[in-house]
Amino acid sequence: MKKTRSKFVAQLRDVIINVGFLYLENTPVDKDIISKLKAQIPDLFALPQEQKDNIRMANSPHFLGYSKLGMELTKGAVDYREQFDFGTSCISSYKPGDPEYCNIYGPSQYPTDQQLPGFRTLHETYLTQLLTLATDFIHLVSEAVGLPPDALDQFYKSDNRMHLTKIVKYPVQSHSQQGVGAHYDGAMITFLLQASEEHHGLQAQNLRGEWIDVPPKSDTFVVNFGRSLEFVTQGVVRATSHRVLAPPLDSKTPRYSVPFFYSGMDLEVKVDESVLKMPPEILKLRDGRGILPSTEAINYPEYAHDVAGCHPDVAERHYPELFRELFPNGMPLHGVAY
Ligand SMILES: O=C(O)CCC(=O)C(=O)O
Ligand SMILES: [Fe+2]
Repeated sequence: MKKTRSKFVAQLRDVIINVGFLYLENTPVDKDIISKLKAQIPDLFALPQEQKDNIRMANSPHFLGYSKLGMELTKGAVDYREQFDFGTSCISSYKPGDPEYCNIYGPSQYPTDQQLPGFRTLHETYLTQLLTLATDFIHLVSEAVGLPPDALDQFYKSDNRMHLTKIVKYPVQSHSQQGVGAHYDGAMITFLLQASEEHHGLQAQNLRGEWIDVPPKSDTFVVNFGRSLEFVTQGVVRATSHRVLAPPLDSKTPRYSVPFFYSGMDLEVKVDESVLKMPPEILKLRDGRGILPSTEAINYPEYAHDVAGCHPDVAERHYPELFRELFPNGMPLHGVAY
């Protein structure tokens, strides 16, 4: 067991230093839960529009809920995807007078059990298992970059935190090739379930800047590294630039995916002030790569600005000052009246 672990950690170090993303297989996540979730996703999107609108993201100061097609921007261009954002189970600790960022964690909006029997319980079970996977995996990442296994736990201490997940549908459409544009995830790490086996479309940039197809492989997660991890490890771990191409016009089905973002850091953590002391031999490996080519992903603004900029309708309703700062000319066209 010890030998397997150290072999795995060595492989992980090689991936971090030389590649930039990976597939993870043989995880303890229950395969039966994954199959049931995959089977129910089309029913989630097939709910009557009115039921989806009842839980729309604009209701939620926590940026959780349903977004219809074309409501989200990456790099200023519209992403052609429909999605539900859910958090791990959480209550809001925000009180009037607290800084606005304290309102970012809170309860999710789910369809009722009459509307979609069993879905909420199934999805929450899935999230609990993903959280365990992510927590264990982040310890291995720490070891891989020469830190004690618990080095990153200092960012995840408080009881009331929320990790984010999405369930996404990329419909077949002819407007644009952009499913979601090139971007980094802001969190530490992302575990992506590609929920329709037949669909290619996910691509990631390796550390040489080449776009690599990342097709679905059964019983695996794609692991992307996030911008926060890049900051705190002094760039030893490079955030993974990735994008999704919309399903081609001759596809018979949409593409579905379920990213789980290990995003729930303590609210008072300031990532750019939380740089970790990295071992010299690891910094040497980082520097040995030379200057990495820049990626096509958008630059990383402060996290709250990031989500508010992606979801102007939520910002306008719940964060009016931030909205005026981000959109001085008012609501961008795609985000109107929803
Ligand atoms: O749908 C996918 O495969 C990737 C989604 C993604 O990158 C994101 O939502 O951040
Ligand atoms: Fe992403």
